[in-house]
Amino acid sequence: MEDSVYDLLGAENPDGMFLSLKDALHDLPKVDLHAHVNGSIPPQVIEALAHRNPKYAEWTLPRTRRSLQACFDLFNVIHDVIVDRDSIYQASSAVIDMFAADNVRYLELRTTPRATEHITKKNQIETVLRAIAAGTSRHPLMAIRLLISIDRSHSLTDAMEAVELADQFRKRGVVGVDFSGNPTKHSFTLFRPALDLARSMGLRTAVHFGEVDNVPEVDEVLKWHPDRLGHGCVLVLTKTFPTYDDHHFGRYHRAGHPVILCTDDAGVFSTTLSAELAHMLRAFGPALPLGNPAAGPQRLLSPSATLALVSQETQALTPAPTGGEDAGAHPARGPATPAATKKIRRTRAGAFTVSAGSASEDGEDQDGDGDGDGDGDGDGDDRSSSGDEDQASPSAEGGERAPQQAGHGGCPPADAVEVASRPASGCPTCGAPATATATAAPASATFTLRACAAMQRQAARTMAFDPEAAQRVIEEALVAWEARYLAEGVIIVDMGPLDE
Ligand SMILES: CNc1ncnc2c1ncn2[C@@H]1O[C@H](COP(=O)(O)O)[C@@H](O)[C@H]1O
Repeated sequence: MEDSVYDLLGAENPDGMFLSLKDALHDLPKVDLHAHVNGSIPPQVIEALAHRNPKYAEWTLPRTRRSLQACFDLFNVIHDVIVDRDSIYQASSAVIDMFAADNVRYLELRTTPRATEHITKKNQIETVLRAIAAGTSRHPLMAIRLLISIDRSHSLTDAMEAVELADQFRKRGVVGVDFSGNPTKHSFTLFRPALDLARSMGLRTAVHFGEVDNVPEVDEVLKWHPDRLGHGCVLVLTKTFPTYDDHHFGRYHRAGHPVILCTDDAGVFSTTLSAELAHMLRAFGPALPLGNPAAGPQRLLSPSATLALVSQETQALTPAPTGGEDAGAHPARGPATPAATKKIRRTRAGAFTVSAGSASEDGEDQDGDGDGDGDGDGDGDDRSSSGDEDQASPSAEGGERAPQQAGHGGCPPADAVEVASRPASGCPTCGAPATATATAAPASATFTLRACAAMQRQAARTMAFDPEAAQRVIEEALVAWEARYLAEGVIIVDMGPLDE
């Protein structure tokens, strides 16, 4: 450790414990909802598997920054070497072990059915599911589910087959379908019949969108109202991210959309979820006690974070469609909800605080806790309605003052999904008129370890496609983690980057 704790904190050693940020993030029980199997294979494993093929005898996975197109070129190599039951099983098992080692407790993997000269698409999915079953036995604290991917560079027929496979393997842990692939190929429109079919079967839908600037498609996807959205980079017009400050994660979080940071392709990007959370804390976190004062908010992206940070899964951003078939009233999701508009939240000291600069105009995140749960206590649970948590208070980290909500009879706030779909004003529970006022604050966000935990909890409750399993594996572990890392007197010392 280069700097002493006292230098970093500028304070005398209090009676508390000293723990490292690295340990805190590693120990945090985590949720990853967006991980492509073949993109998540650890580099050394994919290299070993590639070296079996004479064509790739010398091949190594590049560990540097790369463009989106370069990523897709890499997938071609990976697909060239993961071709039979053995390589699929080994690769999938290594992916699961990697997430387990990073303490990811609820994992939604996704993979595209692919036939090779050795196997059928069905064989391939069965093999991944076998690896998942064995992985769950090796890691009993984990729950792993699978989405079947529709690759937009393939055909509608392939997409229909993918949906059928998803339906066929539902009893073995398939929970939905994913729409992914090279975003410059084909259109969302072409694949809508397959996605409509998936929805009509009660499968959940996660859609990649907004990875490239294609506004009509973004509009179409939002109108279709998938259960979850991945990436969404162009929605906030950043497109590329020269600095973390420009990253759309902060924007979504400030706006209070349920959002979770995921790895996407941990192998291809040589990263882990803990490392991504560390990047996020450094980018959006307070200077002390979590951040390294030397690493200011304008710190450039590190190579390993180049594209990994674009991977996030967020709840659908727009109102559900109204009326007719499109209302989304299918067996799995039930009737469509009314249009989303204003959110009313609370905060308490130490919670994630969000400035109101854009909050009132966006009509969002007025609790300022950034946990997206609407209660402002930063825990993501929305269950607590105790008086002190209702009081806005200056943030422990940033000194920003978060907006206040006037109480009205102690109605418990709705959870994130309901919050996002409540009517224009008023308490979602009792209908009392909204009386929240946002105080002006600088347009910056503070992201704390508390908010990291809140994000996992919220995702398990409201974004996971098997929320029951997600909560089962995460809830108790999160409480224990919070007791250890968020207790009074515990000081987290940032000892530098986790991954460099
Ligand atoms: C970088 N962001 C991304 N955007 C879009 N699609 C992506 C992706 N990352 C991965 N995939 C999709 O996942 C496949 C690899 O895993 P599976 O063979 O399915 O397990 C890629 O071929 C691509 O279709």
